[in-house]
Amino acid sequence: MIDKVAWLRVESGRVLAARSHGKSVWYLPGGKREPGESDVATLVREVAEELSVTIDPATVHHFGTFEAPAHGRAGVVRMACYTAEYHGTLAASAEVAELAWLGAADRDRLSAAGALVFDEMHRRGELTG
Ligand SMILES: Nc1nc2c([nH]c(=O)n2[C@H]2C[C@H](O)[C@@H](COP(=O)(O)OP(=O)(O)OP(=O)(O)O)O2)c(=O)[nH]1
Repeated sequence: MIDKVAWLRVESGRVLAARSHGKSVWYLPGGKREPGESDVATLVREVAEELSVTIDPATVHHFGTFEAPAHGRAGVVRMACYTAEYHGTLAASAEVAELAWLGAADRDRLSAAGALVFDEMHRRGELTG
């Protein structure tokens, strides 16, 4: 089981997604927990590394935890997804090729885990386009 924490950032009904160099699938920003690291600490660290912004830890809320086949490797990814406010200006760091705001129609461009998150958001009526 790959243990990941992801940031679910929704603005105007669209979700912030990232794409890695050389890949066509879109991910929710986030990454793997380090030994003993809390979800919030993982989220703050990974989002700073990938998107160059600072998550406000006081605003972190659990949206849901989703399990799906991991993209591009054997095994299952368990992704704990959190909403949170941030400060700074969103910018892809060197490890990210591209950022985009994706809507409902983009569901199948996401990893399997990301698509499950989109389905849940759609169910809650929080996704447009
Ligand atoms: N962040 C993120 N990872 C995802 C998503 N969907 C999905 O299958 N994964 C999978 C892809 C990989 O099979 C697995 C591990 O990611 P990775 O290969 O990028 O991990 P990494 O070693 O680079 O470490 P890290 O930067 O994520 O901490 O997580 C998603 O929506 N967001």
